[in-house]
Amino acid sequence: MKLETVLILGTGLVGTSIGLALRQRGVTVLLADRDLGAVRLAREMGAGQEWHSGEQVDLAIIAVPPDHVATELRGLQRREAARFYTDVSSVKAMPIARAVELGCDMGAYVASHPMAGREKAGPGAARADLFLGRPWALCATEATRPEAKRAVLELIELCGANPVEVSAEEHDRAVALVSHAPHVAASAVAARLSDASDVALGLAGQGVRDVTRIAGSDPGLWLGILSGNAAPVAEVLEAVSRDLTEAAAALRALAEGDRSAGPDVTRLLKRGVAGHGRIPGKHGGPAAAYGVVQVVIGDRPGQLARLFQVCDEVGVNVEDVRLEHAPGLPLGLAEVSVQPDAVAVLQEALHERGWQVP
Ligand SMILES: NC(=O)c1ccc[n+]([C@@H]2O[C@H](COP(=O)([O-])OP(=O)(O)OC[C@H]3O[C@@H](n4cnc5c(N)ncnc54)[C@H](O)[C@@H]3O)[C@@H](O)[C@H]2O)c1
Ligand SMILES: O=C(O)C(=O)C[C@]1(C(=O)O)C=C[C@@H](O)C=C1
Repeated sequence: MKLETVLILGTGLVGTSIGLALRQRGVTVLLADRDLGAVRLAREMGAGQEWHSGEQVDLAIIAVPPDHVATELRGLQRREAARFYTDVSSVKAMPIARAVELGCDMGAYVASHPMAGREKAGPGAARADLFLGRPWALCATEATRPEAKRAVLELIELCGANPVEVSAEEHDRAVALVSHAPHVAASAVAARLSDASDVALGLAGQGVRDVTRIAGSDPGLWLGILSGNAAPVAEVLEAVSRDLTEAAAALRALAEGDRSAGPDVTRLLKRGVAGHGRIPGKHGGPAAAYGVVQVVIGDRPGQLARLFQVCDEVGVNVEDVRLEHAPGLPLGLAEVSVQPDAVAVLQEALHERGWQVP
């Protein structure tokens, strides 16, 4: 089948990103959310048009927190909103089991999960290229009709992602290891910073930013994700905490002059190198469809506005901007994401105008 119309229920980060990606491929996208402001913003960003109950689509994509997936699926199916249905929630066995309990049509529904996201919520954080080159899990069951699976495979292809067919249970065990437990570990590290001194924060470099980025995510959404996959996540965290306890004991022994504890620490670090080396593909960051221009900016009012003015003068669209600057220091670094062919144009324009472009 050819996907011509989709409904996205839940126009937050993921729903709106899907809408933007599908609009670029010419699909008609209808949008709904219980928060009308979220629908308006998604529409203004170009992710689609408001859905009016009664309009039927080829595929409905449920992009709401995991706890709400099954009830929303039942609601949409009762209204015959679509021929086929999927969801994108970060856990899979729980929504599938609830959907069965609620008597949903399981032949028309295939649970799925794009392995791409951001630490920011809401439509304003959406990006059309979020899913490019990323894995997208697809959890068909015995009840799934082949046409439903084909429709979801087409969605994944249109978003530029790579389908990974897996059972819901295996998916949940896998993401406990590669997503959910790492999230809690990041939160635990970041939580230590909540009462850190200004001196410590002033010395924060890229290492702590890399390790804690995802700790900035919405706690409400993540409580839903973690509780929906609690046992597998607890198992991974117990293993991580055994490693941490052993590392702390070894370091305590080293601090007390017992040099024989060094190899215990080395063993953990080497296992870390081995584990990190097994992660396939790109490490970290969203799919890089954009180029990044780095520019040094003074910590003075108006600097960013001046930087954007240069972009405007040379007709370069700013896709994203990230600021790195330590409190109290007079300089910072702005990372401006632009289309790849605009990188050289912007670098040259900035250079000519006396900006420091490393
Ligand atoms: N954030 C990520 O990195 C990420 C990545 C992949 C998958 N997911 C999954 O995608 C889903 C959406 O996450 P998000 O990051 O887009 O969250 P978000 O908070 O940005 O958006 C969620 C949206 O759902 C709406 N909503 C909540 N309950 C609703 C309901 N019952 N009916 C209609 N709308 C409802 C909210 O108003 C909000 O606009 C979640 O299931 C999450 O597990 C998230
Ligand atoms: O990169 C991020 O910010 C994410 O939150 C992405 C991430 C992940 O752990 O990879 C988080 C949860 C989602 O279910 C899928 C992807």
